[in-house]
Amino acid sequence: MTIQSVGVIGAGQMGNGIAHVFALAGYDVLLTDVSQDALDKALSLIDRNLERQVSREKISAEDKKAAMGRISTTLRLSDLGKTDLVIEAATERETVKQAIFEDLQPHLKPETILTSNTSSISITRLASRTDRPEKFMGFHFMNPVPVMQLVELIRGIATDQATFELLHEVVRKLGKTAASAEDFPAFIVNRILMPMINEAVYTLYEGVGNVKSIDESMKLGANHPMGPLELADFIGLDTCLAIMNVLHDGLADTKYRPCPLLTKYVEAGWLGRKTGRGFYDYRGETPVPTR
Ligand SMILES: CC(=O)CC(=O)SCCNC(=O)CCNC(=O)[C@H](O)C(C)(C)COP(=O)(O)OP(=O)(O)OC[C@H]1O[C@@H](n2cnc3c(N)ncnc32)[C@H](O)[C@@H]1OP(=O)(O)O
Ligand SMILES: NC(=O)C1=CN([C@@H]2O[C@H](COP(=O)(O)OP(=O)(O)OC[C@H]3O[C@@H](n4cnc5c(N)ncnc54)[C@H](OP(=O)(O)O)[C@@H]3O)[C@@H](O)[C@H]2O)C=CC1
Repeated sequence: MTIQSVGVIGAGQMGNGIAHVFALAGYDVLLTDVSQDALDKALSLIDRNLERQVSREKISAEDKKAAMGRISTTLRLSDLGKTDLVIEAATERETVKQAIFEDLQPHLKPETILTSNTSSISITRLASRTDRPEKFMGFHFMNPVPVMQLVELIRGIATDQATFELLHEVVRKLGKTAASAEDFPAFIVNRILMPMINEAVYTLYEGVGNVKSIDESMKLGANHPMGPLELADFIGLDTCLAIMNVLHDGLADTKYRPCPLLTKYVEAGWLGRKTGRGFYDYRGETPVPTR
């Protein structure tokens, strides 16, 4: 089987990045979300990010035009049933993802491959609720998708070898590098990265440092491209908290206890860049620390 058409569910920061790289690599992309506003914003963001690549001479103006021409949007999830590969990139909540796969299932071609871009949730569990666990995989892109080289490939217990090899080939066609991870909570990248971010929030909570000193310490002292709190805002604090909860519940170890301060920011709706405020306030000219 060859993949030509790709359905992307969720037009947030990951969904738009995934649509961007697939369209640029020559795939036909159908993007869906629950709101037209999210779809419109995603298209204008993809346009802007492609334009940035044109201005840096990474791609030509023709490449950009062709990529934009390969992306269509729809509010009807059922329209994705005709695509060869579905990538679910909706909110990091298991009930949301399960409902999406349940609603999509009656409209799917028998050969369609199902994947989830989940950061942490069990692939085996998500797959077991579908009619094709052998054609279901974790397909974990990193943020920002057009820039980051890695894609984690996670097999559920039932995933077959043909599906694994097919997705490996897709990653290669995108010009990215695949890493295989076993299906345990948060896989590899977030098993290591998220406890570090959570520890940075504890460092803030306990007053060891403020937002600026914690981020500067890790940028200048450990050569991280972004400080951990800046990175948390970039990922989304709701997503960070959801991943910590999956680690805490799934591994039953108190070392993964989400910091109460992280919970408080999420409860306030201060989710980071996407809502204009998190550990930094992004509503002015330059980001201002909130602590
Ligand atoms: C939560 C999960 O489940 C998993 C995850 O994704 S964890 C998060 C993983 N991501 C990270 O850790 C990101 C860490 N941060 C970084 O690597 C860098 O800060 C960054 C790449 C995001 C920005 O780098 P920077 O040097 O500050 O910015 P800038 O010089 O403007 O951009 C660097 C390049 O990225 C491109 N870029 C930046 N943001 C982009 C975007 N959203 N879309 C497209 N291109 C983008 C720029 O065009 C530029 O490209 P060239 O080098 O080809 O010219
Ligand atoms: N942020 C990151 O750095 C990374 C995130 N991921 C994973 O990618 C997924 C998406 O994350 P991200 O893009 O950051 O999240 P965002 O919050 O930016 O986007 C999620 C989008 O999905 C939409 N959505 C919610 N429910 C549905 C539904 N039933 N059908 C269609 N769309 C829906 C949301 O709409 P609305 O806002 O209206 O609810 C929103 O537009 C998550 O699983 C996350 O863990 C993976 C790698 C990195």
